[in-house]
Amino acid sequence: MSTISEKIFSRAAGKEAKANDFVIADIDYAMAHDGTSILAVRSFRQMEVEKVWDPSRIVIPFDHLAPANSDTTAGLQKDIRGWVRQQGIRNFYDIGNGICHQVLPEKGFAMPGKLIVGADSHSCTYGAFGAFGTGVGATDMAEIFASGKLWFRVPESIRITAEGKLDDRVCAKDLTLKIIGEVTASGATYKAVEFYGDAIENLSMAGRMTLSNMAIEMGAKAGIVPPDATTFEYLKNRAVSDYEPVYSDGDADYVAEYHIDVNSLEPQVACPHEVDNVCGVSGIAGKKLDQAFIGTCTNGRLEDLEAAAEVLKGNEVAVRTIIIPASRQIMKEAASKGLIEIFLDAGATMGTPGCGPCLGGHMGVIGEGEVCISTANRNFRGRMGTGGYIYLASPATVAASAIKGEITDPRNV
Ligand SMILES: CC(C)[C@H](C(=O)O)[C@@H](O)C(=O)O
Ligand code: SF4
Repeated sequence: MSTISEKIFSRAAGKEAKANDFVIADIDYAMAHDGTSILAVRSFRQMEVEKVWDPSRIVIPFDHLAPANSDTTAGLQKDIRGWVRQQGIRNFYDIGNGICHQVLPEKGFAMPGKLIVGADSHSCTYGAFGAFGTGVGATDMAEIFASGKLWFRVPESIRITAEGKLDDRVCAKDLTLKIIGEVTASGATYKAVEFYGDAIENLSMAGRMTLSNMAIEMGAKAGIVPPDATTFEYLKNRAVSDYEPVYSDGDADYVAEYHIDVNSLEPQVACPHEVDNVCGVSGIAGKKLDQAFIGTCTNGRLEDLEAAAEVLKGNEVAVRTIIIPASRQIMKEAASKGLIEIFLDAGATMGTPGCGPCLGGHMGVIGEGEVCISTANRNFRGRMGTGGYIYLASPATVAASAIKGEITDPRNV
């Protein structure tokens, strides 16, 4: 009797795989972005293998420092573009296409039952589609480039059930932060988390991606939502191959179980400098801000921009506010729905689809002692600039806080 992860690894390894088994698995899709492809390609070259195992299964989006922010970055990106051409990798998405974890699902690579590995820790986002999505280091990625295989210890699984109805202006991000606060930043280390309950089933694909995206912030190897009609609808005319949905057996083994009640959950905020330092917005409301940021692979999707626009419409921001759609496709949809006009009228600044200031590289780094409220997934010390303070919240909470210049409950604007 098996969990979703055990079933996916059994198929990918071509033999029965149980938790804690070591297996060598065939990778369905591999991703490296501008940040990590550089190291992966360097290691790949050292292996003296001429051609990658299957160029059609490798996806390379440029998103982290895109467009390039320096001579060095520009040179490294130029090198990768050349390598991509030489290897015949057609799934190359240059600057402005968007963030890897949005681009892969959008282009139909994230599918139920697949084993998808990215050289980026938030590759767990693909779990929203019932895939086993996980992050690896660049040298492991070089091994995948060469052989299409990688070793794993099959993770044990944790079962999280969330039930109830989210109030107005309480978002998937609030549910996610609530879960992380309960489980803690190390509570799911090397485990695969499976999400159940009506509060999860009622989430859109965007909401599920927010949730799975932050599984790594509990230490998890993967964060999987069982695929259902919502998943299949999203994948219609999009999935790049056939896929086989995978579900756990009723008596599968879980090493821990959590139950979360989301009825009357208030908007949540993760305070500096740990992602599990979570409180209700009422506990921190009034905290003065210098910057607000809406975007990232956690919350840069259309639904997030709509939630922000609903709050911002007809208002003006009181602090500098940066809004970056997670992909070109989302930016296009946001433009056609009039959201960009709402943002610009409110005094916000738009950036090129990509990671933006999320990891403190460019496009909105904060200064010493400055305070930013962000829809991202990490608030580690120094992440967005040395000596800065980051509060994590939902798009609605960030938008409301931007208007007031201080942390604000979005239900109060
Ligand atoms: C640059 C990359 C290796 C990193 C990650 O793996 O997560 C980044 O995306 C991040 O969010 O910190
Ligand atoms: S948006 Fe942030 S968290 Fe997501 S991949 Fe980019 S840097 Fe990492």
